[in-house]
Amino acid sequence: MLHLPTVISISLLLNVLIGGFFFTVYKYKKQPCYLYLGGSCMIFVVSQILACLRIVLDSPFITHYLADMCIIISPILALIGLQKVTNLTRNTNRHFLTLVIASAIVLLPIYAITAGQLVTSLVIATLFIYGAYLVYKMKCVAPMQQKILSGCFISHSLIMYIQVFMLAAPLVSNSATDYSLWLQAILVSHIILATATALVLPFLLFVNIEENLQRLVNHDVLTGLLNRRGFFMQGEKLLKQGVAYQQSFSVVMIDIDYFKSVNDKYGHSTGDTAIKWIAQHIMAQLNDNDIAARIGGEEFALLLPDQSLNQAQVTAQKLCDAIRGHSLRFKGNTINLSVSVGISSSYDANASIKTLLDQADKHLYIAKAKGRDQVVISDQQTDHVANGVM
Ligand SMILES: Nc1nc2c(ncn2[C@@H]2O[C@H](COP(=O)(O)OP(=O)(O)OP(=O)(O)O)[C@@H](O)[C@H]2O)c(=O)[nH]1
Repeated sequence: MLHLPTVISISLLLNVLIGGFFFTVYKYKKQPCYLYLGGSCMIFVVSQILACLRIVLDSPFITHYLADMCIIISPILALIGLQKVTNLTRNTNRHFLTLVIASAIVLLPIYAITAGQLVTSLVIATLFIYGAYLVYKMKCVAPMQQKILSGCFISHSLIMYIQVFMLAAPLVSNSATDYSLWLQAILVSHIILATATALVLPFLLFVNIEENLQRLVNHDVLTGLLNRRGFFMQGEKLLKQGVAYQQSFSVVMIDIDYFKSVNDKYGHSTGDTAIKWIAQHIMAQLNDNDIAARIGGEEFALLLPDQSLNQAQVTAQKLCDAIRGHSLRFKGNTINLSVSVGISSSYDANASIKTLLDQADKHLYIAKAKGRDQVVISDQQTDHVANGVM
């Protein structure tokens, strides 16, 4: 059996450090989730200290009632923090407050007897199940840590339900089984699991924040497609893989025709909607491995791995036809749009995204000059032989 005072001391120290860390992050980021998570750690520390005072203080109101209330409030604060992180908009704060008040009232007459501990265990076991659900709902890039955290919540909940059973057994039957050793083991597990949860949580949060930042840096906010930077990053990666498998590659550049007049006639917000509408049409034409980006105001680029120039031309033509064949209906207006497309293709190991994009842009320029709403795949048929790009 682990030495209880040592377990408690380590747990107190770790929770103070993690709580302090969350408070410091809150000071700089001003996001309430950190305040709740830090508060949860600190309240857990207070609950442990109050419970430990039982050895020296004969005041069950402080050492049992207040300790139990802190044990209930600590996971509630963690869950509110988690809800804010997972952006679950459901307003459960009122339910949590009701739970705290109900627990405070129910515990008042029974805190000094076993029933008080039983009620406390029952409440936090149920809260941990909700915690496991929140972690499961989290969109997370660290699946192993996510599983560990759910595991902590689920095992914590199970242990608390076992405790409920052991505490209830002597009350409802005449069984004389002595569970005191088991209950001590449960107490140790409770402290270890609460501390493990507090340790894994910051890691999970910061990996997610890092991922979200990466997403913001590489994606266009309006359409959700990659931005120019993201296109170059993912494009170069795909290009290298394709070269290894001797695939051909096509790069497609798309520009909305006469877009300035859409803005001028219908306003900028309608223009934004038109850009999103075009992005949806583009997405509808893509295969799993293709990538699409908004690389300029009304300019898009696609990278079609394993598509020859002619295959890419068919894809692009379908896109042109789809856009021409539908109308955007927005704020009572019916807007007809079209796009011009330039394509380049490569089978050359030395080709880069930039070379392909420049070539596609040249073809796009020709498509515009030839009257728009069309696909152009080459300028002079001879220019591809020299550099492997056409
Ligand atoms: N609504 C909106 N407009 C944008 C955005 N980015 C760029 N634009 C507008 O897109 C228009 C691009 O116009 P131009 O480059 O002159 O080209 P165009 O009118 O589309 O004509 P062609 O390309 O020659 O067919 C400009 O009026 C920009 O203000 C955006 O994010 N939202």
